[in-house]
Amino acid sequence: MADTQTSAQCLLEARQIGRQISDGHWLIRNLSLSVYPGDRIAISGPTGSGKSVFLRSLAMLDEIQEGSILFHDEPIRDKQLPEYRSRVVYLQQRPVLIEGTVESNLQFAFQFQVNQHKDHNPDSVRNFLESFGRPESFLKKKSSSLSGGEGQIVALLRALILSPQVLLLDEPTSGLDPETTQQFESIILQWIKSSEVCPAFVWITHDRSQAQRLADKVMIFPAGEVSNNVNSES
Ligand SMILES: Nc1ncnc2c1ncn2[C@@H]1O[C@H](COP(=O)(O)OP(=O)(O)OP(=O)(O)O)[C@@H](O)[C@H]1O
Repeated sequence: MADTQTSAQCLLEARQIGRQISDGHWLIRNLSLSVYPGDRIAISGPTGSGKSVFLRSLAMLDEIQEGSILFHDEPIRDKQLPEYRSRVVYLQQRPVLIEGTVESNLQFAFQFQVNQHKDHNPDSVRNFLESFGRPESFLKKKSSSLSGGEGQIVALLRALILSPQVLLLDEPTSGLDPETTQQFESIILQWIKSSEVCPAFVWITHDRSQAQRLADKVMIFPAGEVSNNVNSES
């Protein structure tokens, strides 16, 4: 870890976590990760080594049987889960969109009590759409008419307009063409640079060049060792 981070408060921490299934087999065990403001962390490793299980555990989507997950140094209680999930947002490989327009998808999360105090900022949506090379009329498109790549970008925008502190990304660009992948990456980097909350991401990728481009740290499975990305530009 960089020295500057010793004074910054850890946003999200997995401490020696383990997930066990009913036959007693451990899918992951003794894995730890500290996510600090501004961190860009890539997770890579062989197929079946537990990367998604780990990320889903961080998102509190799967129960863990050992260790703990801390947010701002505190364990997360059940009743805090909605708030946690609005601040630590998980994006899966295939987007899940509701019926209706792109705009209604973007506004969807604001109907939940936990997000009602957040501002739906049309300027930030316009800026993100610009990076994605789409006019404002794109907001009126039906979600059912979107391509897979467009759908994934809409899912990303829907996450970002909630101003999360941590984005958990499970191979989000694996089904996208190179151009859409590049747009997706630029939107995330723009968000990291411009967000007032100094956010961080944890991104599972099989693509080494993507990890080198985007991440300042890399966590390698199955052991879960974390090291600085020597190729990182910042
Ligand atoms: N709920 C579950 N019950 C039983 N086994 C599971 C469960 N979830 C995942 N597994 C198994 O745990 C192992 C790790 O799965 P996981 O999806 O985390 O791997 P991964 O490293 O993300 O792989 P890939 O790179 O192919 O996506 C796999 O063998 C998978 O079949």
